[in-house]
Amino acid sequence: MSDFRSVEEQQLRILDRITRAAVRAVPLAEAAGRTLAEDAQARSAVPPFDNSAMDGFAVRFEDVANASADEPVRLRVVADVPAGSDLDPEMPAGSAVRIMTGAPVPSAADAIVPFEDTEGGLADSLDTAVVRRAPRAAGTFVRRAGDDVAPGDRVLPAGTLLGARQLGALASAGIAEVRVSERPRVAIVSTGSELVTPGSPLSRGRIPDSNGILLAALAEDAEAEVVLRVVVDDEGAGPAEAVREARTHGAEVVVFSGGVSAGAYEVVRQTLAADMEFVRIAMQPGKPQGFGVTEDGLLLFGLPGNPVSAAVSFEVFVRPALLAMQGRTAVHRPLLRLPAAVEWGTPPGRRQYLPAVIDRSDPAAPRVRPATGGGSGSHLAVGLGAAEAYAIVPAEVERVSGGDLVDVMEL
Ligand SMILES: Nc1nc2c(c(=O)[nH]1)N[C@H]1C(S)=C(S)[C@@H](COP(=O)(O)OP(=O)(O)OC[C@H]3O[C@@H](n4cnc5c(N)ncnc54)[C@H](O)[C@@H]3O)O[C@H]1N2
Ligand code: MOO
Repeated sequence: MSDFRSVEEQQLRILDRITRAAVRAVPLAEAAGRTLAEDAQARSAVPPFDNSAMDGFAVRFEDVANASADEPVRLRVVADVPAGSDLDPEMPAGSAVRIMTGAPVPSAADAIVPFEDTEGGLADSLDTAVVRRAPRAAGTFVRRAGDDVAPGDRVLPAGTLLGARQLGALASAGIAEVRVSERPRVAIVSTGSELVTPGSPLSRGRIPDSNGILLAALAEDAEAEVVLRVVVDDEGAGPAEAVREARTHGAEVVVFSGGVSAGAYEVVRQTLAADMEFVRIAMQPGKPQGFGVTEDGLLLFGLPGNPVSAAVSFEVFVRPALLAMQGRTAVHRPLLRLPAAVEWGTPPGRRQYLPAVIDRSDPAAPRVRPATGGGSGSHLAVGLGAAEAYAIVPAEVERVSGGDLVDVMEL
């Protein structure tokens, strides 16, 4: 197996050649799915001011420290502070301020008594408050300014993928605009004289171009922008023409599928040898791989044509490159380690990436099993649709037995 290159070595060679995408400022509303290019610092504290966690009364703790159902404490209500108010009323001894959740706590108050702990509750709240239960301590139900972050604190580090929770965090810290990496522009090129548009009638020898759809969707999942999707046949200068067309669409990456192995019509291998290296990787599926960079910096990936091979190869080589271009901190998916639910065979001498499902029937003991009865056949394009993970089995393992612990990459 000495002429097989390891997955890790190929990944390193690829990551070594990527360049970082340009950075630009976008409003938060356009930042979903983008990668933060610089640390984001809070512009305002969260919360920005001391505020009430409950609807009720702001009080001076010492006034009500001994309140109980048997000996309730009567307070005079001197003001009403709804959320959004900028009032900061004076509070003489024995007074209370009616206050709503999120409203600023008067400077003179140091605890909140919820309506539920008073006799009259909300119904009788603008005149007197009769406190029947003392707050536990000074500070009860007061949410302090800066509890979450202070101005200037780092909200999120560079390299973070901005999803809903991250965008909410940025907005709450007073940030309106973030500097993010541009999406890498990708061209998807299917090669094969057998390919027809999905849904077209299939004459003998013809199959639908499923890789075009698959790889474009995977690229979009990796937050890339697909600028071109074409099919070229197995003879002639189609791949080189596709590279030229990709350039005119501003592509930075071209992903080919098919035409990279050992046959008579390996059109990618035969026509792009000057710009790409073709190697065999110790993995299954995904053994034949092509990769290179043109003189003008276009990244060219030559993935094998079998649909499962193309999907796995994208996951292992293309996705990390697209994420690295965006400056993403985590370019490899995290792995779980789960027991196998059944036994299955693995190819000798190559690391297996098996389309798999996670059996969660016992939530305390999830297990991994093959997604299809056909195991890791690289042509099982429909079985791939059932997969939610790849089970990754080391090259030296020849058979996985039920109960063996297996690395699992959730997709
Ligand atoms: N003599 C050898 N033959 C093969 C070897 C080898 O080492 N020696 N490797 C095998 C392995 S492993 C793989 S994987 C494939 C890779 O082949 P290619 O990348 O050259 O791809 P093609 O031959 O063009 O196609 C393979 C297979 O995939 C289907 N295909 C291609 N494009 C699409 C598409 N866009 N959508 C759906 N399906 C597609 C194609 O029809 C073939 O069935 O080579 C083995 N052979
Ligand atoms: O490596 Mo091929 O990708 O086995 O099917």
